Amino acid sequence: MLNANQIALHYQHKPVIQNLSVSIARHQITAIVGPNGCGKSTLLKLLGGLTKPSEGTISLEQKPLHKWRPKALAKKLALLGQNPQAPGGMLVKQLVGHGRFPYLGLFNTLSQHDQHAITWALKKTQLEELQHKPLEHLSGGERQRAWLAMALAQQSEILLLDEPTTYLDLGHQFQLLDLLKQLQIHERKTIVMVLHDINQASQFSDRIIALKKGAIVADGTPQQVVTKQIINQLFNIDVSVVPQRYGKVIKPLCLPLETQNQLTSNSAVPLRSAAT
Ligand SMILES: Nc1ncnc2c1ncn2[C@@H]1O[C@H](COP(=O)(O)OP(=O)(O)OP(=O)(O)O)[C@@H](O)[C@H]1O
Repeated sequence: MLNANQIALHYQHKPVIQNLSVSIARHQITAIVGPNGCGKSTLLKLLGGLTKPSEGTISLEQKPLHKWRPKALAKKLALLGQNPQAPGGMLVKQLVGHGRFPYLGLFNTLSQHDQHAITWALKKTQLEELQHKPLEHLSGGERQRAWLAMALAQQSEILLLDEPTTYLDLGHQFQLLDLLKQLQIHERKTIVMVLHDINQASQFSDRIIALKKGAIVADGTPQQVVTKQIINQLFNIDVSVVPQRYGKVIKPLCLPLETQNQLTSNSAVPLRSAAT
């Protein structure tokens, strides 16, 4: 449904995305992983129509992104970037209300349907009690959830999320990823997210796209991508990959092995002796 065909992007003559083709399948969760600076956020912005490729085309339902009217595109696709900013004094509920902009008419008044969508998004992100607080009075994790609520209120079929678990504690990270899984299953959402945590990508996504230096080095199921060789190629570290069962499915998890420093360190003391 969302296709990039041989796209490239240069910043000041430096290639950031190179000859990349990808097709995002409907109703799947796709994770984009790779080392810092490899082009993950850039690819997400390209897929969301926020940045135009220097070469190639990106189309949604066979229509090039630049030919979509902004409001029509926003009904199809919501993009939540890294570190989004809002004007000072904005309340949580107001921010979430901004997710309804593609649906507003001439007088910009929220309909009952818009209000329902806002209430639903606040509930899904467990922000009902914080809805009347200014954003700057929230913790980093609460603010992150408020931005996600705004994207959810947009009620688009596709959600493009850049590192949605940043600032969240472990419990909230898993709640959010679980919420995305529920949205995929029950609301038939298509989700593409940039994640740094390979194990979360493996556990929660159907497909992983691994990027390095602006090009795809692996693209497939977690079993196909989370391998010793590919993780080493991406991050230059040795890992052990262990299968972990989640209900009926088995997902690969990777554990970093000892580093050269740990292997050669004389000061390494077994934890048991250190405690005595
Ligand atoms: N607006 C810009 N102007 C110039 N260079 C840019 C711009 N945006 C990104 N870059 C460069 O493009 C490259 C890819 O950046 P991008 O943010 O896509 O990487 P990333 O894989 O998301 O990184 P990270 O994991 O650190 O968030 C980096 O080298 C970055 O410095």
